[in-house]
Amino acid sequence: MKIGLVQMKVIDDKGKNLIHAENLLRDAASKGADLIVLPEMFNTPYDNSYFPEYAEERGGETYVRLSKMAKDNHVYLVGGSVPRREDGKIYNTSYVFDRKGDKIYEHSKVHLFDIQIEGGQHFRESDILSPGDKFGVFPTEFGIFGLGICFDIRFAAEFQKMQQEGAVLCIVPGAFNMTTGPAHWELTFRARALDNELFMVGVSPARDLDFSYHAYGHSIVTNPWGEVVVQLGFDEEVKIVEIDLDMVDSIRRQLPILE
Ligand SMILES: NC(=O)CCC(=O)C(=O)O
Repeated sequence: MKIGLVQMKVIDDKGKNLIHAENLLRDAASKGADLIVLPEMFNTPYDNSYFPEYAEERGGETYVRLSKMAKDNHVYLVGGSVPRREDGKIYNTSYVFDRKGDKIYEHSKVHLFDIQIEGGQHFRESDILSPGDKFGVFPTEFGIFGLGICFDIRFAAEFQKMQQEGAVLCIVPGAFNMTTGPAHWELTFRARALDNELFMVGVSPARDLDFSYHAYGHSIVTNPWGEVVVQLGFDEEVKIVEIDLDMVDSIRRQLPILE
């Protein structure tokens, strides 16, 4: 199975972000990607002040364009995440589409990113966003996959539940920062992969010093042995990664900690 990691630069223009995502996605699909993953908040700068203006209801322009991208390119698409408006609240939501462009799953970030690191990153998503209330998994032609968004990855029990529901791979669109990124990004992806003996896929926006929040980048794939299969740098890049999902059964047989 080939995964396309789209570590894109996000700017303060939704229309241009959508066109840019379409172009990068077409590039990944032309290189054989079966599943393409966009970053957290790929259609808006990652900053509370932008979320209300950029938020759309489910079925809005971004949703329709994502569905079309999946269908036109005949790929599974995890559409990063976007600010989603419902009943006067805003959620950080990721939509998943199959090769026909049908939505097969969605996840709204459960654990909102509220941190205050002394001398480092401060952020309070909960000033603007409301939390989702559940985690789950979805079937694909390759097996069962799980989904979380960024800060969700720090909650190990949620990923254990997805593994117990059959996940062989979990996807996490994310935007760590320059304080916690170097310290914890790779570590959490390797840890969740090793704990649960599955593949983890993380896709970040590229770093852009013109905005208030400096994403760490470093989109990553880790395997059931806890190794890094691939990790990008700070800059915009589309990377195709081939993985062998049989490794999940093989590692679980050799190291039967889940039984
Ligand atoms: N967007 C996020 O949830 C950021 C999470 C993060 O940086 C972390 O350290 O966790």
